[in-house]
Amino acid sequence: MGSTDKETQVDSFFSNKTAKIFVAGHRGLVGSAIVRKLEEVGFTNLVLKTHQELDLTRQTDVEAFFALEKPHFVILSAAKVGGIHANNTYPADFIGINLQIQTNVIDASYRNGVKKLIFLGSSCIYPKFAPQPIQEDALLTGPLEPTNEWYAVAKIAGIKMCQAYRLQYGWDAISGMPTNLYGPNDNFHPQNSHVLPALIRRFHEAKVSDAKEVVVWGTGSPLREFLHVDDLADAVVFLMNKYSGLGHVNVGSGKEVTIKELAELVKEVVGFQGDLVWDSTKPDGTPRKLMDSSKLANLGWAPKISLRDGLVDSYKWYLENVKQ
Ligand SMILES: NC(=O)C1=CN([C@@H]2O[C@H](COP(=O)(O)OP(=O)(O)OC[C@H]3O[C@@H](n4cnc5c(N)ncnc54)[C@H](OP(=O)(O)O)[C@@H]3O)[C@@H](O)[C@H]2O)C=CC1
Ligand SMILES: C[C@H]1O[C@H](OP(=O)(O)OP(=O)(O)OC[C@H]2O[C@@H](n3cnc4c(=O)[nH]c(N)nc43)[C@H](O)[C@@H]2O)[C@@H](O)[C@@H](O)C1=O
Repeated sequence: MGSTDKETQVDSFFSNKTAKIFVAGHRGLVGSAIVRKLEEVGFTNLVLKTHQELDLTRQTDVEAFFALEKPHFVILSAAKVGGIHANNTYPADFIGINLQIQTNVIDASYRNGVKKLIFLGSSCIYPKFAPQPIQEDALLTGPLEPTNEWYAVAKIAGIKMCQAYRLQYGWDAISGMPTNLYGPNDNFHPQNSHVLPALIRRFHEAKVSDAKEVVVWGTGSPLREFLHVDDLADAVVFLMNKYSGLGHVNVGSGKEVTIKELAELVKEVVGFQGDLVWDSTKPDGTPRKLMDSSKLANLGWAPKISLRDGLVDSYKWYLENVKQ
């Protein structure tokens, strides 16, 4: 093994709280949680650009931004993101936009002297029928889940690009693979969001309109692992400080529920009294994707927020920020 493929622990990230950090996608679910976390631990020099101010798909604009700002660290949480329906409906956007954003940001970061970058992928990078819980080395061992293969291929390319730059240039680019996330600043779109925010909205709207039933997609049997985004942000900052290695790192809660159990829990938290109806014309997606996050646990990190507490927090955020 050469020096570039060793997994080492470093502590340089926390040593200078005035270091300039570019958080790409800072208004999204993940980016906003990372900004909260960085501010909480005392970082004072964050560079933040809205999509309108800097379109990360535009290579020349990204290069000009990095040449001007010269950030020390980059947290790449900008991406084209959506749930099962959006992934299945807009395959060109999910592969094209994500390849463009990540290629531009990773390459410009390296060329402009960024000390360290973290790229965020997703648990959907793994084969549809990967052995459970899914270890990092299951990557590229089998066919992907068709509903999100375009997004997954882009994310796999992002991991490989970080690895290639580490191998060729000795550059410190790492990758974290979060499981399904939720929390403040989530996307509550009725069709294009992920299941948890979609159900919060649907159950809430059914409650206020006194509807008799709520339609939930698929069969209810798929299993999913959920992590509150504040836990994810904590893990990202932890990895920036503690981890430097070639291999990507799973970031999960280690707890899974069926979609039926999730729907019952959302129903209870929202306080909807009616029935659930299953729309089996909608895709289930991957039957199960529980990640093995022991690599991260062995580095010393653990999640703190339970699904019930996180759900209560998300519903509160929805009531205060989204509902009309
Ligand atoms: N949500 C989840 O369950 C999971 C998310 N992840 C990963 O976490 C990361 C962040 O996801 P999440 O926070 O949920 O996504 P969001 O959609 O909430 O946020 C994405 C952010 O990226 C910005 N963005 C998108 N396109 C561009 C662009 N062309 N130029 C500049 N900014 C852009 C968006 O700005 P705007 O809205 O203005 O377009 C937004 O601020 C992604 O890499 C995703 O793959 C991984 C696993 C699960
Ligand atoms: C994070 C991850 O997110 C996506 O994968 P997914 O885990 O399948 O995400 P999902 O949250 O959209 O669905 C989870 C399950 O829930 C069911 N389901 C029920 N009712 C609704 C519903 O109303 N909306 C949605 N979206 N799903 C519903 C749905 O049928 C499925 O069985 C990837 O595309 C990929 O982008 C990715 O990385």
